[in-house]
Amino acid sequence: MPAPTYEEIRLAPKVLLHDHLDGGLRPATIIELADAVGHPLPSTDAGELGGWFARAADSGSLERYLETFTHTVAVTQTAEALHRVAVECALDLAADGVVYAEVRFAPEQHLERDLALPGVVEAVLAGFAEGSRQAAVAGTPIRVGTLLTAMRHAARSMEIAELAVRYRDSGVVGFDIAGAEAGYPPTRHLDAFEYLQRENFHFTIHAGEAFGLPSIWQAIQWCGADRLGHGVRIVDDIDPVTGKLGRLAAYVRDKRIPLELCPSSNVQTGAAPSVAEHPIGLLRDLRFRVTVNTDNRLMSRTSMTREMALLVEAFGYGWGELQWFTVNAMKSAFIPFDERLTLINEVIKPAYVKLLG
Ligand SMILES: O=c1[nH]cnc2c1ncn2[C@@H]1O[C@H](CO)[C@@H](O)[C@H]1O
Ligand SMILES: [Zn+2]
Repeated sequence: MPAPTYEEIRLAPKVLLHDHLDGGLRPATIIELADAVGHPLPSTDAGELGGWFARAADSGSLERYLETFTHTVAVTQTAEALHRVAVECALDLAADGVVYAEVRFAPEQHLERDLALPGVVEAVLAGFAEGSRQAAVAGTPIRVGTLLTAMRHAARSMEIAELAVRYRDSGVVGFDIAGAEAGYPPTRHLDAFEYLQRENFHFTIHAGEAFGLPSIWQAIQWCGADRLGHGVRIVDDIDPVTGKLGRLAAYVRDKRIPLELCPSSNVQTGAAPSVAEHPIGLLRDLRFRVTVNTDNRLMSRTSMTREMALLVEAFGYGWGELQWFTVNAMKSAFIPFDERLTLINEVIKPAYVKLLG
């Protein structure tokens, strides 16, 4: 069977669990929003600005990669701006063939002007709802769930966890912590995770990206994470020659803990040398619960289609593997089980049956 083409992959239903709202702005929108608030940018040409983000993020270090967010955060400090970027996010994902997405952002980073936390969340939720409505009209239906992120170097995680629970019936489906990993272990936020567990709520933790096994171990065994944001460094617990799993890797695989892998992002931050050498190949062969994600579409100049196309090129994957990634992601979503099943049985499987011929 011929390899899936870029356009065929774009049309196939895809599921995205790890995408940052403030890492996916359209360059043209950043320019307009920056102009309105007088924020200086490295370029006011959309093409050049897109190139600048990709080059600046291509730094080999997570800390420097994260510096590029200064601009996207600076221009999203009003309800109007947040609403607009959320609408555009839903539309861009839908046009890329994403049928279900969980998009995350950190409300505490949008309080520089006159917004308070509830206003930030409400603007984004309304934007996703409006974007999803427009996408359905355009014939590309998408469902978007929101994850609220707390910044791991800050001290607002409990407040953000409470905020997430408060909006759980309005579109917030989970919680996350993000930001520089080295020096900021997940256990700093243990009270927030324990609170969320008592509330029967879902959360993922960025772990095993810029820091290794201790971070993953804490995220799972101390904090009780449902999924791992990246988690790519779990390979440090796998013998490269024999493929034998250490105790932590075995636990992650046995418990079917989803890995939110983000190939292009990992290459930019130095977590993987190249897409072809990305541990996703090994982790898939060993049948970990692998999912494919974009992380930051702006900084990586990428999309779900492009991430999958890169994997097709690097590992020779066909529709069977792409379906497996997609179903893995849908099974691992934070929406209720019956709703996940409906998307798998009514949207994903029928499309892949045709693609698999
Ligand atoms: O790959 C990543 N690792 C850790 N933190 C990240 C990554 N991508 C984005 N952010 C951080 O998450 C915040 C909320 O969306 C962003 O502002 C950025 O600082
Ligand atoms: Zn991330």
